[in-house]
Amino acid sequence: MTSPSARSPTPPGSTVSRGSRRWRHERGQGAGLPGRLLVNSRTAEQAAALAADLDDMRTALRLPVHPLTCQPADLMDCDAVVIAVRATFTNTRATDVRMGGAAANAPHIALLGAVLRGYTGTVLVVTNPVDLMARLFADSSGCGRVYGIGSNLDTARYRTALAALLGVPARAVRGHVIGEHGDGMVVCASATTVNHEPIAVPVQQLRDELASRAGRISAGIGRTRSGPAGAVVSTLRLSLGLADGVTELSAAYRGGWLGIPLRFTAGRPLPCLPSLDADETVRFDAADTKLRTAYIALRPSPTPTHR
Ligand SMILES: NC(=O)c1ccc[n+]([C@@H]2O[C@H](COP(=O)([O-])OP(=O)(O)OC[C@H]3O[C@@H](n4cnc5c(N)ncnc54)[C@H](O)[C@@H]3O)[C@@H](O)[C@H]2O)c1
Repeated sequence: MTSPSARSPTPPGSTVSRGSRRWRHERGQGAGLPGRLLVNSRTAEQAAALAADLDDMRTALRLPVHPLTCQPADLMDCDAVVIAVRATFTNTRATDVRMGGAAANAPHIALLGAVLRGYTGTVLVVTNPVDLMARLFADSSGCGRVYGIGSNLDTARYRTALAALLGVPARAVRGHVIGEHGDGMVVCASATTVNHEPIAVPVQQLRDELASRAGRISAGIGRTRSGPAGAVVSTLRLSLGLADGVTELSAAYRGGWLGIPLRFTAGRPLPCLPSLDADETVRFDAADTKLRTAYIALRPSPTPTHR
């Protein structure tokens, strides 16, 4: 796992990240970057390799961030921890693909939660199925500021795809994708606007694009990397109070846990769901029920040992 404190892309294959509490707020190349980026992975060799690769980027870009390897317990005094572990398993699913990692990843997430029990900073969970893993980490750690990355990436892809269909810049599109980061995603088409005007969204076409995009990227380059890294960095900015704004994250909501828009003001989040039409409401409730049921069924096997 790895731990950058914020504003630095999560390296592929890293687990947790956090950094020092000294942040650069001035303008320029180092603005908003932490002084340290702690990296942990399954093995010391992997962590060292990730840190060395990041160190090369630091030198090339003349950045102030010092990547260092660490043990999971060293993350306790970081501002933010990013968890992107992936257990070794073969995913044979053709549908509900992200759910395929639940049983394999859960023990690792639960162990990290136990190690980081009492941690008071921000935790971003990337590991899939992210809605379940974020909730599991929150429950096993007791941490109060745990967010799952995924619906904001879905939303970015939605805006990109709709903008391309309409021939407008992505910044003209406002809308959300919420619910599950997976097959139970909810495209909030009825509240979507383009240049501040409501629009008739070809919903099924957009759903198909969102459902297939990650698979196409993975088929081409093995992993999705830059999109998730961007979603992590933008969330760190908001959750650490370095910027205010709205993003879609997996979070506790009405006794469940799923993707919702959160408005961050000085690092404090408030849910801000858009109005949903009847079909969207049915889909949102179905995603909520699905995730609650799956979470109850999740029985982490005995925890593995970190090396
Ligand atoms: N939420 C999202 O939007 C999103 C996007 C992309 C990937 N993901 C998920 O993120 C996870 C990681 O994806 P990836 O492509 O980086 O996988 P990867 O296999 O490239 O990297 C996973 C890393 O985790 C490490 N690891 C495994 N167990 C560990 C442990 N107990 N402690 C520390 N490190 C450990 C591995 O050594 C490996 O380096 C997967 O579950 C993937 O599905 C989520």
